[in-house]
Amino acid sequence: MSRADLEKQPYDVATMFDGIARRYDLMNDVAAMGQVGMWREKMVESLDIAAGDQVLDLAAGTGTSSAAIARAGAQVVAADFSLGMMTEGRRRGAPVPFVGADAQHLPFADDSFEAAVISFGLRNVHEPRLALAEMSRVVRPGGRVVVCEFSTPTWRPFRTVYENYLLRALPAVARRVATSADAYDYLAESILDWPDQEALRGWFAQAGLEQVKYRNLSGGIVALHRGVVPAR
Ligand SMILES: C[S@@+](CC[C@H](N)C(=O)[O-])C[C@H]1O[C@@H](n2cnc3c(N)ncnc32)[C@H](O)[C@@H]1O
Repeated sequence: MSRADLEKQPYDVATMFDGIARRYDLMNDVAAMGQVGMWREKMVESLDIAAGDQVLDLAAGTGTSSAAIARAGAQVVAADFSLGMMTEGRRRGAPVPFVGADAQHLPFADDSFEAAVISFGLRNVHEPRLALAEMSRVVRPGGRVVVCEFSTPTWRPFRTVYENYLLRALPAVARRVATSADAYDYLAESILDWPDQEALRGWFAQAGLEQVKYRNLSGGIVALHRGVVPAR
């Protein structure tokens, strides 16, 4: 997928992730400059897990996010549509079952989970609002839907520095560390193209979610949105 191509067609996105699977987690740590562990910790906290809760980790990739949720005591199902990412997760012994699934058409019955989360995945989905509706459908009433995603830094001078980092430094680093520099051009473009915190909050409300809240992490580089599934 090239830099200008932000169509996010499912086949192209899955193929792109197949191509970066081996280096994905390493590149993630480098690109996030050591912040990714803290972002995951906050994501897990916001799921409010009770021991044994069934949790869907959507767009689970290699299962690194799923493993963090499992460590909090949940029974996790890791779903993704990139065979390459899931195979890499299995190879490394991720302690969760993987299920092949498109976020826009989930192969799960209504009310199957206590919570569903998508971290660093919704931005890549062709129709993100469809994915939010599907997450709401498969979570039981009173359960949680969480999105952890790159967002818009709130302090303008910092935002400018960050945009420069995304467009210049990150692709240069990716050329050294990752298997596909194009994928990191796409990463930068897709972050800059993504709706800000308030717009995503609006999508949660449109999906029928209640008590919608968000918090900024690392000055808004990442935002953590959470909503509750209403009684049906
Ligand atoms: C950046 S990785 C995130 C992996 C993991 N959640 C994490 O936090 O490290 C994004 C994942 O989203 C998956 N993805 C993108 N669109 C998807 C869709 N429509 N359905 C299922 N998975 C999707 C990709 O295959 C990729 O594995």
